[in-house]
This record gives sequence, C-alpha cells and structure tokens, in this order.
Amino acid sequence: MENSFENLSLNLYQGVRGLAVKILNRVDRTDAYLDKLLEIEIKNSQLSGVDKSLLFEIVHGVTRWQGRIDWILTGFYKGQFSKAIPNVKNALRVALYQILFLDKVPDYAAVNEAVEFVKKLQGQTAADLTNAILRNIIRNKESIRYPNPEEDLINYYSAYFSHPTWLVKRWINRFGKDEAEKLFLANNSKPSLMIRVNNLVTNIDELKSLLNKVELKFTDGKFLKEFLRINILTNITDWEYFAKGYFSVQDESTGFPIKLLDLDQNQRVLDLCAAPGGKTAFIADEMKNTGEIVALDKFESRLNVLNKNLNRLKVTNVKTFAIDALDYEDSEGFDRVLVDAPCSGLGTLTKKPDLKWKKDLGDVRKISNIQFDLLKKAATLVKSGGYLVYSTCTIEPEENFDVVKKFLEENPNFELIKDHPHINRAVIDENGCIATLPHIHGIDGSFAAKIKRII
Ligand SMILES: C[S@@+](CC[C@H](N)C(=O)[O-])C[C@H]1O[C@@H](n2cnc3c(N)ncnc32)[C@H](O)[C@@H]1O
Repeated sequence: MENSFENLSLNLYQGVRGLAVKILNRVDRTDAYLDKLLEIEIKNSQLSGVDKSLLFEIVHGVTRWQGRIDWILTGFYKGQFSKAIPNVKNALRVALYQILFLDKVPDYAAVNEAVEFVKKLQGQTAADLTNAILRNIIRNKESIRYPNPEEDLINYYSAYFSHPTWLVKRWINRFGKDEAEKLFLANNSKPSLMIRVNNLVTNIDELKSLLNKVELKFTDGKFLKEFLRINILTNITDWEYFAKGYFSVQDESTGFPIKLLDLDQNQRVLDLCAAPGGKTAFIADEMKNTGEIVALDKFESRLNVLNKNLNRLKVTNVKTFAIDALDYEDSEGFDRVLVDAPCSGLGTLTKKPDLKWKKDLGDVRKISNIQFDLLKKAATLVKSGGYLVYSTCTIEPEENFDVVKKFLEENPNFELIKDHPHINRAVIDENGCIATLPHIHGIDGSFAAKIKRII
C-alpha cells in the first residue's frame, strides 16, 4: 500500500517543476526547513546536474521572492490567493518566478508546464484558472502596481522587497529607510560561495593554483586570509579536492569567532554547540591538530555529520559527545570555550530565505533565553584567565549584545575584550564586538564577542 502511494506521488510530482511544488507545499505546511527538504528530494531523484541546479534555483528563488510573487498573484487571483489549494498556489508561484526572474525560461513554457501540472493534479477547471491568471499577468507585466510608498511604506517594502512586515518595521526603525532598503536588497541577492582552506592538508597557495588549473575563478576573502570567494555558483563539493579535505565550504563570517578565541597549540578547547563542525574544524586547523577539542551537540544525527566532516578534513584532535550542553560536566576546565549558539539565523537570508517567513519576533525572544543559559553554562567551564567566545549568525540585538550585556552584568568576574588588533576594524562595532551585516560587509550577518574570565 505504502509503495503504491509513493509511486503515485512520484508520478504526480515529476520533473523539476513538480518537485519544486512538492517541496514548497511541504515548506508551507510543516516546520521543515527548505534546504533539508531539497537535500532529500535531490538525493531521491534521478535529476541531471543541470536540473538539480534549476530545482535549487527555483525553490530558493520562489522563497526569496515569495512576498512579491504573492502580492502579484493576490491581485490577479479571483478569490483569496492565500486560501488557494496548495498545488495550485505553488504551481502559480513557480511559474511566476520563472516569468519574472528567469530569462532562460520562455514565458509560454513556464505557463504550459504549470497548466499541465495543475490539470494532472487538480483537473481542467483549476488548470484553466491557472492559465488565465498567468496569461493576464504576462500581459500586464510592465504595469504591476505595489502599495503606494507615500501612503503605506511598510506594506510597499514588504511586497516589493519581499520581507515580512515585522522585519520591515523592525529594520526601518533600527537602520532608517535607506539603509534598510540596502539590507533587503542584499538579503534578496543570490548567495556567494565561499571556501576556507584547510591548512591541515594543504595551504592557500596550493589551493589557489589548483583552482586556477580547473579555471574556477575566485577572489580573496575581504577580511580573513583563509577564505576565498568562488565567483560562480558551482557544485564545488563534486570537485575531487573537496573529498580530499583541501577546503570546506563556509562563509567568511564564520571565521571571526575562531580568530577571537586566540588559539594556540596544545590548548584544551570546548566547542559547546558544535555540529555540523564548520568552526570545530577551523579550531583544529588553528591548533595544528594538537591539544584537545571537546565538541558537544544535543543531536546525535548532527554529530554524525560533524564526524564525517572532520574525517574528510583530517582533523584528529576532537572528542565528540551527544549531550545537552546544559548537562555537560567537566572538572579540569578549558582554556577556551566557544558558544556558537542556536539562533534565528536572520543574518543568513541569502542562503536560507525560508527563515524570514518561518521566524517571528516571538522566536527571537524565546531563543535569546536559551542563548543566555548556554553562555552562563559555558562560563562555568572556562579556566581563570581563559577566553569565552559567544557567537551567532543573526543580526538581532536581543540574540547578540543584549545576551552578552546581561551576562556581564550578572558575572563581574568576566570582562569583555574590546581590543582586536588582528581584526579588520570594519567589522568591529561600537561595543567592541564583531558584527557583520550583509549589505555593508558583503558576507553573512553575524556576531561574536570575546569575554575573559578574570578570576
Ligand atoms: C549555530 S549551530 C552550530 C554551528 C556549528 N558551530 C558550526 O560552525 O558548524 C547550533 C548547534 O547547537 C546545537 N544545540 C542547540 N541546543 C543545544 C544544547 N542545549 N546543547 C548542545 N547543543 C545544542 C544544535 O543542534 C546546532 O547544531
């Protein structure tokens, strides 16, 4: 029975557009994240490399521009678009994304695909409706009207720049109109691919010459010498040197917390929230595989991914434990402790556009309590004279400096280190912490604070 169900669903959601609708239906209906769903579908599908890239582009693009796409569809849909049948709703979104944003797909092809798909799943009437709406939009493409910014700036920004109203309000209040606009645009740009050289296996010069040999164009990272920006979006993990552990794929912003740790060989380091191990591997690299790193994560499955990554990168100085960090005990103490806390991820919207629709202010507030508890716990595990680094990949103050400030107020035996002589001043904020913003620094939004245990 189950098998025939699966076959049925395989047949119904065929090809790139069918799979795109299937994934987007799930994003809407469950709390699963886009990338996880995409990864599962790609693994189970027989798509060619080109089609995999197109599927990635379509589901990311629809999600990135969903605010604008839905605004337009709401105007042309007879009835309430928000209440449309999921298959119809997402087939319309997929087609409209291609019509508005993808030059390589002719409009008529996008319409025909959507109409055929809807006909197969929902019947002729729904297909006729799909056809009529899309053709009507194509005819009026040049004269689409958005809310009037003079009268309703929030809804204008929300529709035009495709961000939820709560974030629009928040970021206009914080940054002002012009800067907020730049942030929306940066969030809506396609992500760039950055890699970190793994000095345990190679060095930056060798990696650059290998990239040149396969004609993969790159530029140096803006802030940290270990990072390179690959100028085209390519599936670089298929390259033989990825499997050989020459580099890992990670944004330059992830390097700052490691630099703040001020690592040396033979130290004892705790990585409290470690999976999937991007930062653990960089710590091991800075320590030249000496000393000891203890890496914790609450989820065994995520630690399995970490272990796989560390093996590939030839990291040998890490012990892992699947445990809630709040329950972890250790009598010896650590020279360095990293709390790379779970967060709303709102600094990473170029890569994870679904987060802007999935998270709200309640989530930001809720997670800040967890972050504070993790930082307090970490403080009990660092040796006197040692450093504690607190980091996130969000730009929201409640999850960043507010957590650190409250911690420092309650713990006078710790002090914030504000002087970072080896770090580019462009990423240091008014409090002496690292704070990156996508529209200013051209990398993911992130935060890191260096705290010293005095006694
Ligand atoms: C931001 S991610 C860490 C990313 C990682 N440091 C890296 O650079 O690849 C946060 C991690 O914290 C883990 N986590 C959340 N709550 C935790 C807890 N109470 N104890 C331990 N790990 C936790 C999550 O499973 C997640 O893997």
